[in-house]
Amino acid sequence: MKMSDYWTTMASLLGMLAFCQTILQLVFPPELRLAFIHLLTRIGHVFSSHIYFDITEIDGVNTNELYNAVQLYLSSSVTVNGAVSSSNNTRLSLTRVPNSSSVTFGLSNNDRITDVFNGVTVLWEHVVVQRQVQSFSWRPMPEEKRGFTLQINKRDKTLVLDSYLDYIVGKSEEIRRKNEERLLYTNSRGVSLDSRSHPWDSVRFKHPSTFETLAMNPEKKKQIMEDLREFANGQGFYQKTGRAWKRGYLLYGPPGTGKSSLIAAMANYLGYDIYDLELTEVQNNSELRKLLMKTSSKSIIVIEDIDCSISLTKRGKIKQNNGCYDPSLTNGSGSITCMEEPGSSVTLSGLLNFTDGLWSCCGSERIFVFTTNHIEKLDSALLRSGRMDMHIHMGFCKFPALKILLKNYLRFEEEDVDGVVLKEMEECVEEAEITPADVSEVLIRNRSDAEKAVKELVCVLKERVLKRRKTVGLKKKKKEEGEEEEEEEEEETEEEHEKRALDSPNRNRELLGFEEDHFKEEDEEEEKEK
Ligand SMILES: Nc1ncnc2c1ncn2[C@@H]1O[C@H](COP(=O)(O)OP(=O)(O)OP(=O)(O)O)[C@@H](O)[C@H]1O
Ligand SMILES: [Mg+2]
Repeated sequence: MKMSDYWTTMASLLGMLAFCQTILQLVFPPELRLAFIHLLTRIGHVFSSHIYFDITEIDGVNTNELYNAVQLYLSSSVTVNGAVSSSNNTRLSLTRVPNSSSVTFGLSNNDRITDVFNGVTVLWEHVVVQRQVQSFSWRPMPEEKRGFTLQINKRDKTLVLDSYLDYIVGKSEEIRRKNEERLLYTNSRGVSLDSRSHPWDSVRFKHPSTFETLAMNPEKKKQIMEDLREFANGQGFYQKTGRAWKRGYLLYGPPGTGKSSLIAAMANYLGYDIYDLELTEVQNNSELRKLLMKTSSKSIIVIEDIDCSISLTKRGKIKQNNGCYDPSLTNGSGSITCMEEPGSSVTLSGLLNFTDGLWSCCGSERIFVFTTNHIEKLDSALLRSGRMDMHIHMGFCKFPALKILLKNYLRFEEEDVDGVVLKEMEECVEEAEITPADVSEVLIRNRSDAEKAVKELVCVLKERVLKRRKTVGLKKKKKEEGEEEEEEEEEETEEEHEKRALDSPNRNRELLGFEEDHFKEEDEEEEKEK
């Protein structure tokens, strides 16, 4: 057919359509016109190779969960940028819901978007029509009738019904968790703990720390992230192996090395709420148990500075008359490893029951995180394998972590820093034994002048190295002179050896590098100060 003939035919067809429409408008009332259009559409569907699914916003009188799921799924930025390719002229509306941490996209009225799932292309249309005025209704209905129409090829029907819709529901839940602001709960003394009241106070939790901004060994970071992801996706595994769906992490290291930042990053990564348990505010073990019962699943229960919270640190014979004997506190050889002081409000056994006992399984998908600056002070009952699944050492800043901080604060990539300066930093950062918090402080102070920030950082690192060398030299000298302090130090070291022997079976610590040297030196310094 010639091009001119084609255009002539098209023009006459359009003319006919316009004529029919005018006749329809003149002759038939609107209701009849709508019915006629529906009929035409249905006839079209019979001969079409496609199949259509309508997902309306309101199903009868109930809200259709699937509509919300589809809306959320299609609105995620990931979907818009990746899996879903919108046609060029698709108009997206942007929304930011109160309390939400991100902007969401939405399909404008009667616009379309395509999605690809397992190699199958589907078409989504957002259909919005005015609702006809109702004379009476028990429940006020929205003025607009909204819904999504899913158009798929007839041959892909099984795939879509079997897995695509489930996939959308799962994905939308993930997006919802990510977008929603998380909550930070804390407990306070004297709050009523009856069955109806909530003993936790909550505030909105908006901590900016993420695994991306966290300065730590990238390998270690990857391991932690994988462990968390496996945990969150591990419902089947935990059920199959008969284990409670919970996991424990012990974070230890000097102040300012990012323990709290890591907890925030964990919560942001998984989209979990945080329960910051203040143990000193809990009056007894039964109150502790009640607090646990009032936590929700998908949450991280944190006890910071566990060594300072309750008397967990003393070893020796248990006082039979103080009523806190617990067989679980015996070590492998049967001897008692913990003594709890009379009058202490929450006991070690109470805490162990909290994390490990039958009560710990009410609710699921929960992570326990304990932090301490002094792992050597903790009782072995808390450290033994299986109790805290992963022991994570947050140590002084090393070169890979330093590079992350330079990127965070100065937007510096490795190639932006002068090669010689970078080498200087690499050489002295470990010996300087500087915490990420101290590095951050220098960088924040000079953040308006990146060059100056780097120069000052190098100066600080060098100063610290000199200071440390001096201290180590002094120590050596004193050792050679055989002072009294040496004996005390040796005693301490023996105790640490004993501790290490107890700790050695833990595989995770080996995996993550159980670097106690810092603590040893810290303690030696403390001892000297005394
Ligand atoms: N590993 C890190 N990565 C990024 N920032 C860090 C890191 N460690 C510390 N910081 C910075 O230092 C500040 C203090 O860190 P954080 O509170 O996480 O340390 P901490 O180990 O919990 O200390 P403490 O033992 O005193 O509770 C944080 O606000 C953060 O800006
Ligand atoms: Mg902290």
